[in-house]
Amino acid sequence: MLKDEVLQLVDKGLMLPLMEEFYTIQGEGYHKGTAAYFIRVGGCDVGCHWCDVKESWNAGTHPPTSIDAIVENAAKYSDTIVVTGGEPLTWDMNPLTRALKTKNLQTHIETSGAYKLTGEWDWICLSPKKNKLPEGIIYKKAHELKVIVYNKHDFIFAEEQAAKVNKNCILYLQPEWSVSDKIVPKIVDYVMENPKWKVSLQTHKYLNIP
Ligand SMILES: C[S@@+](CC[C@H](N)C(=O)[O-])C[C@H]1O[C@@H](n2cnc3c(N)ncnc32)[C@H](O)[C@@H]1O
Ligand SMILES: Nc1nc2[nH]cc(C(=O)O)c2c(=O)[nH]1
Ligand code: SF4
Ligand SMILES: [Mg+2]
Repeated sequence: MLKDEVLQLVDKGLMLPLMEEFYTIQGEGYHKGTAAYFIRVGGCDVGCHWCDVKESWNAGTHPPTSIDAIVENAAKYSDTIVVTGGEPLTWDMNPLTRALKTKNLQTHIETSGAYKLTGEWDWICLSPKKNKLPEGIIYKKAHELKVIVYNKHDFIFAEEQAAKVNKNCILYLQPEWSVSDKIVPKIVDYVMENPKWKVSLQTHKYLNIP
């Protein structure tokens, strides 16, 4: 296919820069412990300094892949599909989720909410970032809010974000991995004092799975 043609298809969300896909156990948040197929889409310019998948940022390093091929493959592994990245909302997620829904698959997204919400989602995990705050409707639609705690100020940020989500949204504090030893005791104290919050750990990293 010609380069321009590919770019147009990516622009329409009919092709996506696919970094990796894998069948694993959802490690984080409400669905932790549940088997799911992960689709990791490249491209993110939010720039979290502690991001654990910086290799995903440059969309140009990941092959544009047709969503039909992605969906055909995903359906073989699981009925729960987690779309992550990179920042999946960099792209139009409507075609991908429509195709997943045609196969009766459950669609979950991991997103910072930094860009316009597209796609049809059964579960939205919103993990807002200070450097590019979510806008608009996603606060009303999120099923879980997962704030990464790197330092003490992140508790204040977490409360600001919790004030914006819908009343059914489940609230999680997740330690930033590299400072876990130091920050976990602070999160534990905070959750005991503010029990509307729950702890989320990156359990896949303890299980040594993707
Ligand atoms: C890599 S991001 C991709 C999806 C989207 N860009 C986002 O940030 O929500 C997937 C999840 O991992 C979290 N995460 C990334 N780096 C982390 C780290 N070093 N420690 C803990 N959680 C991290 C993000 O906040 C997000 O909830
Ligand atoms: N097992 C597993 N669970 C996850 N939950 C969210 C992840 C992500 O990177 O979006 C992730 C991941 O990379 N692996
Ligand atoms: S928004 Fe997500 S993918 Fe992008 S830098 Fe932050 S954690 Fe990494
Ligand atoms: Mg991850």
